[in-house]
Amino acid sequence: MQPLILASSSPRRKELLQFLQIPFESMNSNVDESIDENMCPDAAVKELASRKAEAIAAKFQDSWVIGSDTVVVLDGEILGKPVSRADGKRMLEMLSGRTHEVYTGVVILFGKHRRVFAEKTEVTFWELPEAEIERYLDSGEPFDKAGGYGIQGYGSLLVKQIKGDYFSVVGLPVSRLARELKAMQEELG
Ligand SMILES: Cc1cn([C@H]2C[C@H](O)[C@@H](COP(=O)(O)OP(=O)(O)OP(=O)(O)O)O2)c(=O)[nH]c1=O
Repeated sequence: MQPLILASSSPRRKELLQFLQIPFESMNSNVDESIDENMCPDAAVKELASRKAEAIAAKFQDSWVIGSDTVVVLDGEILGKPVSRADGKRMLEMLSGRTHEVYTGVVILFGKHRRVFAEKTEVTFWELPEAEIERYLDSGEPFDKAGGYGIQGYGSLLVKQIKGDYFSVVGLPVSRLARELKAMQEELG
């Protein structure tokens, strides 16, 4: 297999991709992540994952490139990463006691060939008293994460239930990715 590049700066995605036991490098794509607010989440994460993968693929033509993007969605509103503590608080208050969706889009590129998919996971939060939200914000964990929480960290205590792929919430649906990558390699012979 030609070299594999993960178009990401996320340490979590890097850790998850290691489960595939294929050597790879990771590179920050530095793309503009702004999107049209009216875009449906499924299309938005696919579009952003494509942008990330394409930025790297333009420089490394003979490599496989994987791009990924994660957003949290509540009542149709896409929540990205909080821009401030107040924004993080607003997001956690919105998510409290409710079920939201986490969408992760993945794009695999090899030359002109492309495979795109998105996973949706439903996550239900406990009712969160203000003191718990403040304590969680104090941990510093919310700020580089979509929706302002990390299910894999202290954020685990906020979550009552999930339906779908846990790893997709963390940022990379590894088991589906392994299957899609294998199918694409088989197609290309
Ligand atoms: C909901 C949730 C999100 N996240 C993370 C996954 C993503 O890394 C991040 C969403 O931002 P993304 O823009 O998808 O990714 P990123 O900026 O971290 O990395 P890159 O664009 O370089 O690939 O939120 C968690 O780690 N845990 C969670 O529970």
